[in-house]
Parts: sequence; structure tokens; C-alpha cells
Amino acid sequence: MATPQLATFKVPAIDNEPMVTYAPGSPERQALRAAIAQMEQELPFEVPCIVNGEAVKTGVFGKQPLPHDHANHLCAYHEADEATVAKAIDGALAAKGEWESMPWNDRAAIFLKAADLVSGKYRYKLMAATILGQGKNVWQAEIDAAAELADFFRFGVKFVEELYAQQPSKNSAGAWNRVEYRALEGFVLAVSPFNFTAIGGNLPGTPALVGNVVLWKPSPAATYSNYLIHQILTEAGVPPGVIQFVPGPPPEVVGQAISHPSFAALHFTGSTFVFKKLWKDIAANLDKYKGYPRIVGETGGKNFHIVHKSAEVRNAVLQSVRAAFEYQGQKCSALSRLYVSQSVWEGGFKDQFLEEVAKIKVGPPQDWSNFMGPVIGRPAYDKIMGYIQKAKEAGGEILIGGTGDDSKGYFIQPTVILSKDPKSITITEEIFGPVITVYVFPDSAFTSTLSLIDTTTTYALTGAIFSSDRSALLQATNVLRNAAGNVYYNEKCTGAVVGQQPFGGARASGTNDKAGSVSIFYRFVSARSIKENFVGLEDFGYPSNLV
Ligand SMILES: NC(=O)c1ccc[n+]([C@@H]2O[C@H](COP(=O)([O-])OP(=O)(O)OC[C@H]3O[C@@H](n4cnc5c(N)ncnc54)[C@H](O)[C@@H]3O)[C@@H](O)[C@H]2O)c1
Ligand SMILES: N[C@@H](CCC=O)C(=O)O
Repeated sequence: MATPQLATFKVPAIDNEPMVTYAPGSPERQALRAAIAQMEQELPFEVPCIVNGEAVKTGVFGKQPLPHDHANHLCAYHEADEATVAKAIDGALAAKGEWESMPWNDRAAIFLKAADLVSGKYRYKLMAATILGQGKNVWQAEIDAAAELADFFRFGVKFVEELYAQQPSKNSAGAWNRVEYRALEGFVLAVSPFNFTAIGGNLPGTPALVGNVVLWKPSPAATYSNYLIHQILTEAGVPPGVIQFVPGPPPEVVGQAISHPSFAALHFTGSTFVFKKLWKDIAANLDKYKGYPRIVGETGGKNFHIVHKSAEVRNAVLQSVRAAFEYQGQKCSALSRLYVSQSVWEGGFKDQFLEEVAKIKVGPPQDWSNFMGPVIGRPAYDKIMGYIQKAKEAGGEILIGGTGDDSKGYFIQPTVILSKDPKSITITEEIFGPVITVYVFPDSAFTSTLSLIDTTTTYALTGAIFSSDRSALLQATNVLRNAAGNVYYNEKCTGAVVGQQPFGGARASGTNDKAGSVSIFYRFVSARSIKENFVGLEDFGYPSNLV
């Protein structure tokens, strides 16, 4: 029986998930402590692939080590093989008809329920998995696994309501024009990074919300938290087959998916290198596909702060410490190049900055006093330490830090490099770790330094300008128009919030489709225009034909 549509429903008022403080003695501190202790006791977990709602155990295991204690692992996951990926694609395509035909308010209700499960029942479990498995401290896990993920699901519903409301404004007499926003023909491939649990949920969630079916390949280093998200979505009511969870060897799983004729879109977040490779592979497969696949990718960054001579120094110092070193610099938006006006640097910025960085405690993330935890794994540790070495060899001065200890976990001290070379390797390439490079410029060279910032890297993700002089802010805004997709005034370059600062960068940083806004949803629908005529013709000729 067809589903009757007996009203136009309005989604509930949507707001950002309130953040709790985890202050000593608070109930949330107690609850999270218990969740971490329980997970530490129960690990390692076994994670299957989930295909058509069923657990698939291939018996070939990958492991997600604990970054703070690499002898142990949080989970062992069954790696999807060729047959599992093929079954997942077939199952998703079979699930598509019913899912995209489901009335919008029902799809919306499923995601609103998922948000409530994230912020309620599963909050502490999801945070514990993010803390132990991805090395986030409590506050970073709250921002990510609780607040941002719930926000993505709730605001997603609001954005889709806005999208569906976009209708033609004109109708000629006797006709009614409508637009429907169809899901893409085929399946969407979501490939997610390790560094945000919320992005893991958002990459499959966004296309699914508008009726698509999705093959989701999580990051090996975030498998367990991402598996919990899949369980939450299932509990909320996402039907079997709609989001297929296929952890596995990245080139094989992804390669198989993008070779399929029904591949309709890539929703990717990760490094620029991998994204460019996938784009080229998709282009090489173009003749195999039914249509032109959509390619959506948010990638690397080399984000800047510029501190003008008029800046309020204390604020610029503290914002820079947070932007560079929160989550060990492993946010795509993290500060990694800091340009400071000479009079400010010598007039107190340098001393205050180094004094604050020296206070940062580094250690296991479940020790509440640590501001910084481990970096994600062995390749990251070696890469970051390699950059520090290269900086030394190139004459960079290590002002603080520069050391690491990988005996138990992958710990690197917050590192500040002073470079006289404005194009040194650590000021141009993405390091993705707790390392920033400072470049001090003469007060008189503000204008040329703006151009330098604009032309130093291939990236254009985030940046911040610190100044109490409005004309300096305006000048920087104009010169740096294309140097960052998210720009901040007197505020750090990290911490974009869903529904407040739509997020994404251009140039080598991605397609700038703005996660956390209505824009991204346009990429996962294919609009169909419908015109209905109410009045029949009486003659095929026009008055102009009359003589
Ligand atoms: N712009 C943004 O919004 C944003 C947000 C988060 C992270 N990032 C970027 O992500 C990167 C860090 O995340 P990461 O280390 O997980 O990135 P990554 O590129 O190593 O991995 C991302 C995803 O791609 C997969 N992958 C890796 N190699 C592959 C291959 N050869 N073929 C197919 N798939 C492959 C991984 O398994 C993972 O699922 C940084 O560059 C960071 O700037 C960007
Ligand atoms: N919302 C995040 C995005 C980080 C990506 O890794 C921020 O702006 O800090």
C-alpha cells in the first residue's frame, strides 16, 4: 500500500549539542571514567564487517593498536575481501529502492534518533573508544565524538529540510512546477580518516540522509569508534544494506568499489595525496560508469596565524598554543605556520609563547591532566620526527621540544621551530603532528608577508589574523581571499562548529563543499524538474500563425 502523505511535517528546532565540562566531581567525569575503565578491561574487541545487516567474519584480521600503548590493541577487525565487497555493493543496490522511497520525515526521524543515541546512551562509550583508540584527551573526545557527531546528524536533518524546500518560484497559468531531489543512481563510497570520529559518521551519514546507499570504508586507525557508530545507526533504524561497513585493506576495498559500474560518488576525507590518486583512478575508469561520479573530498592543510603589530598579544599567544597542539596537531585545521610581527615577537610574544608551551603535559590520554596524548601510529611518529630532523639539518632553530619517545606509545613533545627561511620544508609541507614553524617578519613588511602566506603552500584550508586594527584585518582578508576556506579574526584557526562555521578549504585542501552546511547535500542529490499541466490544448497552432 502506498504511504499516504497527510501533512507537511516540520523538523524540531535544532541546536548545537551542549558541551559538558568534565570538571572534578561532576557526574559526567564519573561516567566517562567508568566507561574508559570498562573498555580497558574488555579490550581487545572483535569487529566484523557488516553487510546487509549481518556480521561477516572473513578470518583475515587487521589490528587497531592503542597509540599510547602500542603493544596492545583496541580491536582486531575482519578485513573485507573481494567477495565481501561485491556482496556489500549488490546488497546496497538492492536496498536502495526502499530507502530512497521512504518518506523524508521517517528518514529524518532515524537520524534524529541516532543523534540522541550519540549524545545520550552511547556518549561515554563512543568517547572512550575515541580516547583509547585515537589518542584524544577527554575534552577533544567530547568536542568530536559527542558534540560534533550529534550536530552532524541533527543539523543534517535541518539542512535537508531546507534543501527540499527549494522549489521553483514561478508557475505559468494552468501549470505547477516542482523539483524533487533524487538520490544518486548507484552507490556512494565513503572513505573516512582516523582523526575525527564525527567525520567517520558524517561521511556515510550525509549521503544516506538524502536517500543514498553507501559503502563505508573506515580508517584502520579509527575502526572501533566507527563500528560503534554503525551500531548506533542500526539501532536508530537505518535498514540493513543502506550503510555497509567494510573495513579492509584500503587500496583493494576502495579500488574494487571505484571500478564498479554503479559507483556514483566518492565522499572522502583524508590526505591530499590519497585523494588525488583516487581522483585519477576514477577518471581512468570513466567509461565503465553509468554516469559521471561526484567527487567530494576534504583534504590536507598548512594553516596559518598572522600576528600584526597591533594584536592583543596574550590572546594571540594562547589561541596559537591551542591551535597548534590540541590533539597533537592532528586536526586538518591545526596551526602549523605562525607569522609574527617583529616588535610583537620581541616585545613579549616569544617569551609568553614558549612559557605556555613548556607547561603542556604529554602522556596517555586517559590521564586527565595531559593536554597532549600520543600521535596516531608508527608511520606518523616516524614522519613527524623525520620533519624535525630535516628542519635541524636545514638550519631551523628548535626553540622548544624536538624530542619523542616511542618506547611504549607514540609520544612527541610540542615542538616550535624558528625559521629564517620563509620557504623551509616545515613551513611548506603538511606534517600533521605537534610541530609548528615560526617566521618573524619586520613590522614594515606586513603587506609582503600576506603575499608570502598566500604563495607558500599548495593548501588553502584555515587561517587566522590577529589585529586590533580594522584596516589590517581588511587588507589581510583581501590578500588572503583564496588562501583559506575558513578564516578567523582574533580567534584560533581550529574548532569549526557544525551549523556555525561551514567547514572546508580549496586549492589542494579539497573541493570545499562545506561539511556542516546545506551545500554538501547538493553534491549527493540529482535534481529532477517536474512540470504538471492542468489545461488541455485546443489547437496546436499559435496566434502568430493566424492570418
Ligand atoms: N579537510 C578536512 O576536512 C579534513 C578533516 C580531517 C582530516 N583531514 C586530512 O586527513 C589526513 C589525515 O587523515 P588520515 O591519515 O586518515 O588520511 P589518509 O589519507 O591516510 O587516509 C584517509 C582514508 O583513505 C584511506 N586510504 C589510505 N590510502 C589509500 C589508498 N592507497 N587507496 C584508497 N584508500 C586509501 C585510509 O584507509 C582512510 O580511510 C590529513 O592530511 C588531514 O589534513 C582533512
Ligand atoms: N571541525 C574541525 C575540523 C577538523 C578536521 O580535522 C575543526 O575545525 O577543528
